[in-house]
Parts: sequence; structure tokens; C-alpha cells
Amino acid sequence: MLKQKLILASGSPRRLDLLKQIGIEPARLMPMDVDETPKRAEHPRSLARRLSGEKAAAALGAIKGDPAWQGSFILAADTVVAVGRRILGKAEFSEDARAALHLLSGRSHWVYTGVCVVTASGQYRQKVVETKVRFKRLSRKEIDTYVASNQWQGKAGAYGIQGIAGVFVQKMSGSYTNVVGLPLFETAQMLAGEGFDVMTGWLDA
Ligand SMILES: Cc1cn([C@H]2C[C@H](O)[C@@H](COP(=O)(O)OP(=O)(O)OP(=O)(O)O)O2)c(=O)[nH]c1=O
Repeated sequence: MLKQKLILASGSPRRLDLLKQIGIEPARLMPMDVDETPKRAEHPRSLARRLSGEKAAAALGAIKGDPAWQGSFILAADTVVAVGRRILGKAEFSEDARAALHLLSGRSHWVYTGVCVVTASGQYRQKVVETKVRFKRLSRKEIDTYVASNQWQGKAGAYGIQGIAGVFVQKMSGSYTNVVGLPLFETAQMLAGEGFDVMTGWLDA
């Protein structure tokens, strides 16, 4: 048995918190700056898969040749919010956030999180998890208050279910942690499938 090193290829504080919640303390955090622009007619699910893979590949490239990190696991994820096939990226300005919230109001949308694990032997494992979320109809006042809270900043779809926007959610089908940025059940399954004991951080070698 070896103590396993996990590199989290992410700068998302949510992803780190979720991992810590299940007892995984990454040995290293490597936020990877990849271009998140969707390709023409790219499905949101494909985008989440592609970007999580690109983040993991970028981290693998960055540690290549560094013996200290050889044989580490790499974990990356990407969360995409979409109304139908329309992708709602991270809002840059409050006006973008307002427009996104208008679109989400009184409707269902999908949240896709792509998870990519690179195993100690350099194999890629990928999965996309989907959650359907229905927002209640939002009043102008609710949208104004939410936009003023700035909780939309840096979040796909311009909201964070773990904050005030939790009260907008009338119904949800699927994984909650998937919406926050890392589906814990599926991530633990992927790691366990590669011999990474999620409960102890030890690797069956
Ligand atoms: C929908 C939703 C998204 N989010 C967050 C999770 C992610 O941090 C972010 C989606 O953007 P991502 O591009 O997936 O991640 P990131 O840029 O924050 O971090 P990194 O690429 O370094 O891993 O939105 C919430 O925190 N709550 C929510 O309800």
C-alpha cells in the first residue's frame, strides 16, 4: 500500500471544499488556465467533457519531467450550465448575470460536470454527470438583490446553489454536489475504480 498523491487541477474553492468533505486532501493545487470558449454547435455535455480533459492534460504536461510528481493522480472538472443547448458561461458583468437569471427564471436547466481522472500510470478516465434544476419564477426584486450580492461571480450560469440562490431551486433531479462543481459519488467511484481508497487516501498497489 502506498500513500497516494492527488493533484487537483483546479482553482475552484468549491471543488477543494468538496474533496476535503470526503477526507481527500490534495497534495497539490494546480489551477489550469484553458480557453473555455465552446466550439461551434458544441453540446454542453461535450464541452464539459472536453474542458475537464484539457485541464487534466495541461496539469499532466506541467508535471512531466518532475520526478517528485511522477505517479500522482490528477483530478480535473468542468461545470457547464445550459438551457437546452444554450450554454450560460460565467457572467463577467452584472448585466450578463441579470440576463442569465432572467433566462433561468421559471424554467428547468441542466448542469453538466465533466470529471477527468488521470491515473498513476497515465490513463485517462472521464465521466460527465448531469443534474436537472428547476428555478422558481424570479421577481425583478429577487434578481436585483441576487445580482447585488455578487454571489454569481466566477460561477457557471451566474448562480451558486450553495448560497442564496439555493432558495430559487424549486426542484432538482440528480446530484447536488455536481451542481456545486464536483459530483462526489461519481468522483469517489472513479477513484475507487483505480484503487484509490477515498476514505483513507491509500492506493492499492
Ligand atoms: C452552477 C454552479 C456553479 N458553481 C461553480 C463551480 C465552478 O467553480 C464554477 C464553474 O466553472 P469551471 O470552469 O467549471 O471551474 P472554475 O473556473 O471555477 O475552476 P477550475 O477551472 O480551476 O477548476 O462554477 C458553483 O459554485 N455553484 C453552482 O451552483
